[in-house]
Amino acid sequence: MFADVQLVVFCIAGSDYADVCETPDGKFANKMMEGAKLFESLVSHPTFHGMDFLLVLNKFDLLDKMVESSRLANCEWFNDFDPVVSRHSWQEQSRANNCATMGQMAFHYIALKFKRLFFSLTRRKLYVALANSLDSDSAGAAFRYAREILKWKEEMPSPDEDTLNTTDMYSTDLGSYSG
Ligand SMILES: Nc1nc2c(ncn2[C@@H]2O[C@H](COP(=O)(O)OP(=O)(O)OP(=O)(O)O)[C@@H](O)[C@H]2O)c(=O)[nH]1
Repeated sequence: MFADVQLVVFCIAGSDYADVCETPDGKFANKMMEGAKLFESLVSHPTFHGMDFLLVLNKFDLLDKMVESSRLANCEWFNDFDPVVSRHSWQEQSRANNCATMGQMAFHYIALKFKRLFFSLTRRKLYVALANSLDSDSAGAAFRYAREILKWKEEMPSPDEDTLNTTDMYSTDLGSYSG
């Protein structure tokens, strides 16, 4: 049924780090952690063995706003997120100086967490894009990135494409594929 699948797109909301959901056994748990568990079970499932994955971190607009008031480190999985920030308004200052905003740093950090998890399970590279689905340009950019991945795979089947180097680990550059 999934034999012809070339790329699995897994979508998770960046804002989930500060949200809870009900688990099947009626308890409440952090939504990002539950999402990560689901991701892990899909990636580890024999059906998806050897397949490429693209993680789309959606609701980036919410993440970007929320990390100012609700610490990313409040989510257990992200408890070592500790960027050095100025006491002055970080977002305004960053945007004015063309630096990464707290939300962008949070995105890179979350992307790296998922990349490490994926690599530990598969020894392969995870592709990551961010999206704000309410903005069609941003959502379109994530899907253009998916098409690019498929094209690269067709054009450049490399014998060592399954290996992960440092550049791959950090290949979440916002400018290259997200709107
Ligand atoms: N701000 C913002 N809202 C979004 C985004 N994507 C979806 N939404 C809104 O989120 C709400 C829930 O939509 P979905 O994410 O499709 O639904 P869901 O996954 O069942 O619900 P959640 O668990 O709340 O995410 C809707 O009101 C959407 O319009 C986004 O990127 N940014």
